[in-house]
Amino acid sequence: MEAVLELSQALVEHSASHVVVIDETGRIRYVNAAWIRFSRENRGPVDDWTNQNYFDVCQRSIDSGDTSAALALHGIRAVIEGKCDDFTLEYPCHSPEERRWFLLRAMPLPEVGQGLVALYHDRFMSESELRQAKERLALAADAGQIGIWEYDLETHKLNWDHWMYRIYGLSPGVFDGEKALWLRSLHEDDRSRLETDLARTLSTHQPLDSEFRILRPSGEIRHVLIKAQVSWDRAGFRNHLTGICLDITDLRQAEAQMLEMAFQDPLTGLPNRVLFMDRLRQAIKISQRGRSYGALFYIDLDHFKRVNDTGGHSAGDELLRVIAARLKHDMRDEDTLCRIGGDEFILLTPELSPDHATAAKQASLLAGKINAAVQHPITLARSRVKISGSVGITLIDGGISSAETLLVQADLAMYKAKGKGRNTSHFYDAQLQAEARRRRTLEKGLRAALDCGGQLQIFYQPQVFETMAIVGAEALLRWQHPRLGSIPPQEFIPIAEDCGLIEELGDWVFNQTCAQLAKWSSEHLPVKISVNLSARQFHQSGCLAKMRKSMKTWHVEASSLKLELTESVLLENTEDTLENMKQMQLSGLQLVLDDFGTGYSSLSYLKRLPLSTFKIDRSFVRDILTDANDAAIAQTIPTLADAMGLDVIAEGVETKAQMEMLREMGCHCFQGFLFRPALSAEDFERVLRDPGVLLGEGV
Ligand SMILES: Nc1nc2c(ncn2[C@@H]2O[C@@H]3COP(=O)(O)O[C@H]4[C@@H](O)[C@H](n5cnc6c(=O)[nH]c(N)nc65)O[C@@H]4COP(=O)(O)O[C@H]3[C@H]2O)c(=O)[nH]1
Repeated sequence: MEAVLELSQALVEHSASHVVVIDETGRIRYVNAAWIRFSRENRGPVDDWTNQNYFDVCQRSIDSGDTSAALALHGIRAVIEGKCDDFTLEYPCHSPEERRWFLLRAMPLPEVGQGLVALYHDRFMSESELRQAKERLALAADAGQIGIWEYDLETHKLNWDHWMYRIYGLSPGVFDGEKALWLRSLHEDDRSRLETDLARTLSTHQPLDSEFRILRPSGEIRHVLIKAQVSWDRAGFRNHLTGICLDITDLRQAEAQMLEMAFQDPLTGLPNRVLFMDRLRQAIKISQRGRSYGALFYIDLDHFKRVNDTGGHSAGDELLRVIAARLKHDMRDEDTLCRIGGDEFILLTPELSPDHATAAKQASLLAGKINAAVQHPITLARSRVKISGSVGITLIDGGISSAETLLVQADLAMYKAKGKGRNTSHFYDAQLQAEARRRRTLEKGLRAALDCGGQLQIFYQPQVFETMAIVGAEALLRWQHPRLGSIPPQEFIPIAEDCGLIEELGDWVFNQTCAQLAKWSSEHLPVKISVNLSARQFHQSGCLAKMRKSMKTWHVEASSLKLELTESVLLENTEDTLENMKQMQLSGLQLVLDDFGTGYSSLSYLKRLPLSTFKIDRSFVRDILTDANDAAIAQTIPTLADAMGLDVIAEGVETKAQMEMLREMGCHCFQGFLFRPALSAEDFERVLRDPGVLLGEGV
């Protein structure tokens, strides 16, 4: 108890309030430190306050004309006489420098002593301080364009400052503070929400924080934010709702713009991947509820790179915009189209038939429409182009709940469509997943094969003249996978191209071939070897430099090597390609156009290429005896080669009859199973050492 008393004494002593305790005669019994400090500053030093009488102090002030002192004296006496429980008074106590206000509270202290009364004097803000604070507030509100308002809970009238009028686009003459008029200026969709917010604040006295739209008299819509709280009078009755109002239209517009940008492809204006995936997830939910099937289409433009290469990126962009517009034109409102990557689009049609077969038919029809829309010629600023698309389709049946998985399925199906020869569509099936798994295994295996050696080997397929003399061989890569066995190059070369391993693989083949040539040369077995060069390898920077390095390392003459290029290599970056080929030719390497007749190179372009040989593709040779078209094409190649001063060789020759026919057409060099398949280096070496075996067997 004593400790508590000591604590309360200490608190009073060090309080910022000026405290005086008097008895019923007005004699001062106690003053705290704040009172002594204050009276010293204002009344000069008084040695012993406890010998003073507070009533006398008041009387002296009354005598000098201080009316508040009279009120104070009256009130304090009333408390001492028990006429009231306590007494408060606001009174001025002005110094020459400033005007100050104090609050006097007189309270009896029966628990301390009979007739004792405590007088607390607390300072208010000075008027100049008050004015300054008001000015500061007004300045800050002005700078922040903050409207300040007050709603009188008794009269239901609003009191606005000038910023409120500006925000609402009204003038004081038009708006007189009527609540009904104010409510009418709110956007009708937001009105009831705001009224609910207001009612909640008035019933709970929680601060109001509400955002809504207003309609200016000009018809302009603005977004505003209001914050307010209930204020109370001295008697404890709430009297006002006082708050601020901010025009946040610019902020909301910027946010909307950012949101749009975040969900939109800037080139085509289509939704981007983020938005698309969201819609796809919704479509999955719909099909999970068993309502209907949906379909996802993955559309990849075929050879789009050529448009960029020949017409520049602006032509590519223009084409993408046209394709986007065309695809969009054929869509229903509930469909979503998105550009997911450079030349890749995805289309979602969420509500097809609830019957699987019908939904598949609908999706197939739609894919046909997509192919047709893409295929239609496009007029660009400087050219007219024709492009096609490969479309992968997967049905959304609710069984798969991951949007990402569905996207992978459609992507796999799209790759299949490309493999089928492009400009077509393909449905996803489980087999594709197995193929994709195998692809991944092979990709991993190929990396390992390149790293550890032993699995890759080069075979050589003899190339013969009509006299059966061996004129060379084609180097063909073989891969013995440790678990999966022999993997055909048609399977692993495209994988190597896709995963970026082809360059390393090609460099390895070229270097190994040089090593083999060096060995045969040292054993006096001269031969010319053709090495296949994939498009990616051909276009990689430093390709020729690496080949030169290998030739130098193994002391191999460039004249003992030929490079086989496919027409597809030549169609990309035509000017760079030409320059590349010229450099290769200058190095002494001969260039062979492989698979001739399968591409679309124009004759005028072919004429410019530094080629040494045309190779007739085995697809023409296969049916040369039965298909008049193939025979006609095959026939033109030796004629063309002759006119251009080039050599010609036919590949895939399997029968004597084919060879005879080719010979009649003017082709005198052959490669094919009729002579030998691709042989291991040792077997080919045996053939080289004893060419008679070719004559002896088969031919
Ligand atoms: N049906 C039939 N086929 C015959 C006949 N004669 C030869 N062939 C096959 O035809 C392909 C000729 O090679 P290609 O057109 O350059 O086609 C090659 C080539 O494009 C690619 N390839 C093979 N090795 C390499 C390489 O080291 N680098 C690159 N970039 N591609 C390679 O893989 C393709 C396939 O190679 P292979 O499976 O070895 O298949 C070889 C060969 O075995 C025949 O009489 N009948």
